[in-house]
Amino acid sequence: MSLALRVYAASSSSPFKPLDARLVLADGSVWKGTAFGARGTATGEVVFNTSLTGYQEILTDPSYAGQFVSFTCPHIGNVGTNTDDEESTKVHLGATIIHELSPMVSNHRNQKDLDTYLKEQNVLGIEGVDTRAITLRLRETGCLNGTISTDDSLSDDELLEMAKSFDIEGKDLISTVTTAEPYEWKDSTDEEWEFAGDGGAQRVKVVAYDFGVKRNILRRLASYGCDITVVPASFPADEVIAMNPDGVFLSNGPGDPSAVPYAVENTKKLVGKYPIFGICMGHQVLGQALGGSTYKLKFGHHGGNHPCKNIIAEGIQQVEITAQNHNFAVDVSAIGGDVMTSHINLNDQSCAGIESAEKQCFGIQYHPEASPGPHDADPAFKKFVDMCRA
Ligand SMILES: NC(=O)CC[C@H](N)C(=O)O
Repeated sequence: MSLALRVYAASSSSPFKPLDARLVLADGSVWKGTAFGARGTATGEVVFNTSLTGYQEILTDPSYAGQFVSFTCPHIGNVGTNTDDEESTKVHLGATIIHELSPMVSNHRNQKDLDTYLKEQNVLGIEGVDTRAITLRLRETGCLNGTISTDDSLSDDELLEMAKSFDIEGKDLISTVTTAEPYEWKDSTDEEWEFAGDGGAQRVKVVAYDFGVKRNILRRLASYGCDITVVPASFPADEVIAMNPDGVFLSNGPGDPSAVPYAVENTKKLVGKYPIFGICMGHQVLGQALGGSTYKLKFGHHGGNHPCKNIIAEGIQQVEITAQNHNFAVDVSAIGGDVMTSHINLNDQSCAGIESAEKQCFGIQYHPEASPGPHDADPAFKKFVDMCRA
């Protein structure tokens, strides 16, 4: 048996990729790698995501605006990209950090390789860096800001200064990603998603606040029977009331939930009047509207395997394996009345869900729409639609 030799094309001078990009973290560490996607310089908050699938859904999730995602999955780009897997109109994260960009794309759904896709979206990528070491560092230090650059004229110190002067806290980022005008949403998920057996024959009218909404959330709501009007993040509550909906949905979204008081004020006016369901940023806005506050976690939760336990379900102690993407959490200590913590994240015991039976509202810190991730939490959509029907 002969050993297959790896032969490099005679004309391409070297099999080794140039170290033409740098990531400088705010702790002063410098990570050299190879550029892909766009060229230039960008600064953001670096988070690690442990999902093994779904990089394109992650890239296009508006909740990542202002952040760089470092993928712990060591091999990214193997299935290319396609328009069906976009969770919004564009790539929202600031830059992509990976260990290895797949040298080939092999998937029947591929339309464009990741390198070309990110170039067209003007988003930087760096590959060839030790993403395991970055993850271990972030777990030690907590989230760090970073600057990625392909510009040789900028020194490491200059890039470090840029990283240090960046701050995601206290900034309203939902206003940068929300829709400019209200619109109707009709699309449902494909047949393979209809495992829940509720085709949504009895329709309900839902107003969905767009804080940076992912498409699969709207699709799942539509599949369960919602006729949805998506409205901008600052849409006045009085106008929602004038629309006379059966329920109000509060979406996911980027940045600091304590920096969007207008969303909290609008939600306060709607709580108790309509069933309300919040996901991630929507859960954090609802938590504040009910009297709670939010705080920043050390390095957040970003991945597809976070166990959350339902602590109020009767009988069995139900655990859902969930998709997550958040850096902030709700502090429930100041919330009164009948509002209960419904779920906790079993990795760190943080609040993963709240619920008020009296006010007919609930919020979850994780993503029942998956995209990417497991479907365990999908019944949350049905729970909301049942509340709207009642
Ligand atoms: N996915 C989300 O909605 C994220 C919420 C918020 N931006 C956070 O980081 O906690």
